[in-house]
This record gives sequence, structure tokens and C-alpha cells, in this order.
Amino acid sequence: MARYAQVHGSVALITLTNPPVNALSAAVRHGITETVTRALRDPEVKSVVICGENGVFCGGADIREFAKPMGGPPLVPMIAAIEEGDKPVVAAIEGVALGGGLELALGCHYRIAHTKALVGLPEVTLGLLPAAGGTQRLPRLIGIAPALDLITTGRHVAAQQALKLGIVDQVTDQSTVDVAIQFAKQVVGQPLLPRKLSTQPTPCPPDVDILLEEAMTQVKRRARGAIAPVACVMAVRAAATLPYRAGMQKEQELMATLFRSSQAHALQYCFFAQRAVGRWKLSSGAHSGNSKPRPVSKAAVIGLGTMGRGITVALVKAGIAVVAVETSDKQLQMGKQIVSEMLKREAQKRNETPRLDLIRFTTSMLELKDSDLVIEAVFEDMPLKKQVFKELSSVCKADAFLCTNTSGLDVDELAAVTKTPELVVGMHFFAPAHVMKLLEVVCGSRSSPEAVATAMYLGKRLGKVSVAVGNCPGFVGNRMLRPYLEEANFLLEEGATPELVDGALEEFGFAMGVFRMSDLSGLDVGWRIRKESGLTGPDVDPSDPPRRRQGQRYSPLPDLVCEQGRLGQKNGRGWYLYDKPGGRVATPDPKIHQLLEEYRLKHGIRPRRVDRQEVVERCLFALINEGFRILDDGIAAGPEDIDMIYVFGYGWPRHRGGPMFYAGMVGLPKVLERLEHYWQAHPDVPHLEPSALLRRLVDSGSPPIDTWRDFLQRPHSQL
Ligand SMILES: C[C@H](O)[C@H](C)C(=O)SCCNC(=O)CCNC(=O)[C@H](O)C(C)(C)COP(=O)([O-])OP(=O)([O-])OC[C@H]1O[C@@H](n2cnc3c(N)ncnc32)[C@H](O)[C@@H]1OP(=O)([O-])[O-]
Repeated sequence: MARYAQVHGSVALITLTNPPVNALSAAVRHGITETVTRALRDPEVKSVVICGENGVFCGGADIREFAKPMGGPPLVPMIAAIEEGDKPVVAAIEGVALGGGLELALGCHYRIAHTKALVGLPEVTLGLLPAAGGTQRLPRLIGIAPALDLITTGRHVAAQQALKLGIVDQVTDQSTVDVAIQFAKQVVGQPLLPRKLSTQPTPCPPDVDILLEEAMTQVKRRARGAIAPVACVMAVRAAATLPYRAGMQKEQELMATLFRSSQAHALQYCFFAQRAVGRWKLSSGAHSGNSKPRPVSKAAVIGLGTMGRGITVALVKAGIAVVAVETSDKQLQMGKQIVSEMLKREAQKRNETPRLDLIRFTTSMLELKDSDLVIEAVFEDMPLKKQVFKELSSVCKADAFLCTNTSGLDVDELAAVTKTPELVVGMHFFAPAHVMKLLEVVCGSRSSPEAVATAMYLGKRLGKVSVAVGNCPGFVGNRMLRPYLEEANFLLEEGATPELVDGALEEFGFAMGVFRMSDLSGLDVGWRIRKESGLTGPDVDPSDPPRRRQGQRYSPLPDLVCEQGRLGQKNGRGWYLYDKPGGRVATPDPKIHQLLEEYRLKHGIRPRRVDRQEVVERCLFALINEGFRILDDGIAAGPEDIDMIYVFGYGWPRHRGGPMFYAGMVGLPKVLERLEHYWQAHPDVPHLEPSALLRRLVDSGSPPIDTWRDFLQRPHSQL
């Protein structure tokens, strides 16, 4: 839909109307085509302004239409008609001009932007490329290198920077439409040809071939198997080497391949899943639509260890006052120094002043009497956490929210020691807490909708992707991680090496394989948890043989590695050898290979060849299987919740959609068949037994993932 008006005598004002972001749906494309034709034919009209309703220019093509057969006028000729017209067309950009929205503006002869506007070509984040002339017009306007950067990263550019780059002609803090109308009147009669980008040559530096080669190498390294960024470089190369028409041909060919790709489906699924998880629902019927968050202006953080420091910085970056508490003055001073340095670094990156004035450091819990919300981030030990919650319950005001950053302990058990269990929720951040985008909001059985709403909303204020989950050991993320880790250890027993397992997972798209990731987070962390749960150390049941625990297969390999003082990156040796303690360069360690050989010999294991396919299937299908159990237990409301947790918290490659989406992509019957195959081979590994939900879905013909939430309809949600 596009509205037409003639203003100031001779200016046609065309307004895109498709809330909330004026996406270029078929109806909008029809509207633009009709109104532009009318303006170009009307002799009274001397120039045209295109703008968007509600202070938003255009969020691009309508992504919801991608899953349907495309109807309505195609974008390329629609934009060409604007450019080829004999009347100046000015784009008045407010809010955003993204993807097809910016391509529409690039087809106009002039672009005026509001100071707060953002422009960009984010198609690559959807597994696509700018396919309405963006890869051919933008390089002609701003040059190859800046166009490559914007198109291969998909990043949004603020108006002032867009002016510097030459994307827009003017920036205003007044009414952009009014300024554009005045501008459109002024440019009547000016030569238009130089403003028609498709007619202009692409400015190329002498070393353009080298620049394109380097860009391709860099993009391939960063892409980790994603195909869209590579196609983006190929399309921009066409702008540097081919005439416009041939370049457009190349752009369309590349887009046709991407559009049908599973990666594009995965990335578009992630786009909508990221928005869906914000719409949470509890079994009580309370949900994000009918539960109001309470404002949080005064927060507190208990414990200034790694997590506490990151959480404090995240709160201050969002402009929230924080009381930071530590038990000893020594710990407090150390925490204060590190937090201050982190805030200074963060402020420097954003060219701002660090808000150190927002933090009060103290050793006294009494200073929390007027905090709206407290986040406990002390050592992962239940008795210690209970003591803290008891104290909080006595010093905080009656309606203060009491939140725990535990990564898997029982939230209900903590709530039970307070006077206000309904105000207790889990807020599980991921390290580094001021960087990682994921927040698991853990709903205890007595958490009130207001407490969940407040924690979810606070997560959004901190720039997090907040996902509401039920309360169980390990919640969602860590609960699924356990079978993934165990399968990796079993594969080592059977003949694999850390570098083979990691190689397969990194080829799949993970930034880091499981053993490099374990070395990064510190092998002693898992070792302590295994000791506390009686899997290793003094509390092991003496009747348990070395490779069995609680009647299940168990691999003591990680314990052996720790017993040898190998704690990972922090001390320079773990599953890999590092150049120095804390070093990041990992090299395969012959001593680990020797340890594996001796271990297999000792336990009578004949090593066999393990291929990458088996690594991917056993590690990921075991993780996915636990995901189905979590859905069936009602700990997660839908597959989107699990997928966003893994994409934003565990480095699952976004172009693979997330574990549950990937299972749907591989095909549920295949996942079931492979799990049954491995379970038969390893009957002492219960996490390989296919989950009941997976079987039910396959029996029901493997319905598409967007129907699983309804398929799950269950009275016993833990949310
Ligand atoms: C040919 C051409 O080359 C190609 C092929 C293309 O052009 S491909 C398309 C390229 N365009 C994009 O990649 C931009 C995608 N959008 C965004 O980045 C953001 O939305 C935003 C614009 C920065 C606003 O952020 P927000 O935080 O203020 O609100 P929101 O919650 O995100 O969005 C508000 C609501 O609008 C919906 N929405 C947003 N953009 C949409 C779009 N392009 N199509 C369809 N729906 C869209 C979104 O799902 C949500 O719906 P619901 O959840 O309420 O039901």
C-alpha cells in the first residue's frame, strides 16, 4: 500500500503504508508502481518524494512472503522505473532503510536522512544478498571497499556515517519529509543522469582484484561454511568488472541459488524465532501480553567474580544504578578495579564517558534495602547460595525481585528459603555476561508472572535475547550440553582424537569444537561439578567399575586429564597444548594421544576409525534428543526457545538454524533411525534412547517445525 498526495503545488508525496516497518509486500509494490506511474505522468508534478508512514522508511522485502510463491510487481523493474523517470525522486529516510528499503532509496536520485535513521543491506544475515540492485548500485555510489563491508557484514549504518560514506546527500534533525519536499522543489531542472546510479561507472582502485581476493579470503574464514557472504563478494565483483546489466544478471543468478538454500531457510527461521521467544507464556495462562514488568532503576549484584563483574557492567551500560557487594574488602577492591577498567573500555568503544557514578561498591548487604532487583552471582554452591538468599530476604524491601545467576541449581530450593518465593527467578547469564547475548530466565514453580515479566524485560533492556525456561537441573542449555560432552568423550575412548572431533564440529560451523571450548572455559570447572555429583573423586561408589556410574556408561578420561594438572588454556595445557598459560594457540598434544592409547590398552578398548559424520551424528543428535525431552517435559515452550538458546549462548552456527531446526532439516525419521542405531550399539548410554516426543512426531508424519508448539499442547508445562 502506498498513499499519494500532491503537496506544495508540484511535489508528489508517496507514503509507504505497511506497519510496523513498511515492508515491501506485494501490496506495497503494487502501490509504489501505481503512484510512481501517476507522478511521472502528471504534468503538474515536477518532482517526487518517497517516505514511509510512522517514522519508518522501509524494512526491506517482506520476509514473510519468502515462504510463499512471489506475487505482485517485481522489485527490480519497479526501482528501475523510478530511476529512469525524468523527474527527480527524493527518498526521505526516517527510522530505517534496510535491504530492499535502501535499494529503493538507491533507485531514487537523492536521499535525505534523519539524524537518528539507520541504513544498511542486512540480506546476508538472512542467507541472501541485496537482489534489487543493491550489489550494483551501492558500489557505484560509494566505491568497492565500503560497499563490500556493508554487504558482506549486513551491519546497520547511522545517518552521520552514511553521509560520510556518501550513501545519503543530507542529514537533518527536522521533519525529514518537509526537508525532502523543499529539497525536491530545489532540484527540479538539475541534470538527472549523473544521479542515475545504474548509468555510472563503478569507481575502482587500481588494486581492485587484490582487494576482492582479500575480501573473499576474509569472508570465507569468517563465514565458517555460510554461503551467502561468499555470494555477496561475487556479486560486488560483478559491479567492478561488468557493465550494469550484466552485473544485475549475475546478482539475480546468485540470489536464485541462495533463495532456495537450506541456510537461507535457517537464517530466516532464526529471524522470526528471535522475535517469537520474546512472547513467553506460563502454564497459568499468564503471558508476555498480559503481564506487566515492574521498572528496575536500582539493582544489586552479589559476588564480583567473573560473572558478577560482567553482570554489573551490563547493568551500568544500560544506565541502571548498581550496588555491587563482595564479602571481603580485598575481593571488593579487586572487583572494583576490574569493573572500572571494563566500563572504561566499553565506554571508549562507544565514544562515551564511563558511568562509574552509577555503581556503589560495598561489603554490607544492608545497603540493599531499597534495591528493586538483586542478582546473586556467588560461587556455584547450594549451601552458600541459600545463605545469601536467606540474608537477602531479610534485608531487601518486601517487593524486591531476588534473582540467581546459577547455571543449573534448583531455583525452587533457593526460593523456599525466602519470605517471597513468588519474587524469585533465575537470570542465567553467559560468560562474558556483558557480551554474550543470551539470558535464560528460569521460572520457578512459584515465580509470579510479574517476576518473569520483569526479568524478561530487564534482559531486553540489557540488549539480551531473553528466553523463558522451566526449572530443572541444567535448565535447557546446560542440560542439553551434557550428552554432547559425554558423546565426545566416548568417541575419544573408541578411537577418535580431540582434533578430529573438534575438526568435525568446526566444519559443521561451530567457532570452536567441544575440546577447545572445554579448554577455554577451564577443565577444572567440569571436574568440580563431577566430584560434587559423586561421578569422580572420594564419593564414587566403590562398587562402580571405572567406566560405569549409576548403572550407565561413564568416561573417566576428563578426570584423568585433570589429575595430570591439565586445566586447559589457563595453565597452557588441557586437551591441547597452548603456546603459554592463557595462550590461545592450540596445538595437538602427543602426550594426550599417548594418554588415550594407554587408557584404551588399560580398559581393553580396540580403537577403531571414527569419521566426521559419526562425530556430528553422535554429538549433535544426542544433544537434539535431549532437546526433544526438554520440550516433552515442558521445560521449553517451543523449538524456537531451544534454538535461540543454542544460537546465542552455545555458538550453534546460525546458518544451521539451531538444534531443533537442524533436526527438522535433516529429517526426523533420519535422526530417529541414527539414534536407534547408536543406542543399539551403546545400550548402556541412556541419552541415546530416542525420546518419546521424537517418536510421536515421526509417527505423525514429521510435521514442520512451526507446528511443533501446537503439537506439544501439554497440560504439564513447567513454565
Ligand atoms: C530484495 C532485497 O534485497 C532483500 C531480499 C530484502 O530486502 S530481505 C529483508 C531485509 N531487511 C531486513 O533484514 C530487516 C529486518 N528487520 C529488522 O532488522 C528489524 O525488524 C528492524 C526493521 C530493525 C526493526 O527492529 P525492531 O526491534 O524495532 O522491531 P522488530 O521486533 O524486529 O520488528 C517488528 C515486527 O516487524 C516484523 N518485521 C520486521 N522487518 C520485517 C521484514 N523485512 N519483513 C517482514 N516482517 C518484518 C518483525 O517480524 C516483527 O514482527 P512481530 O514479531 O511483531 O510479529
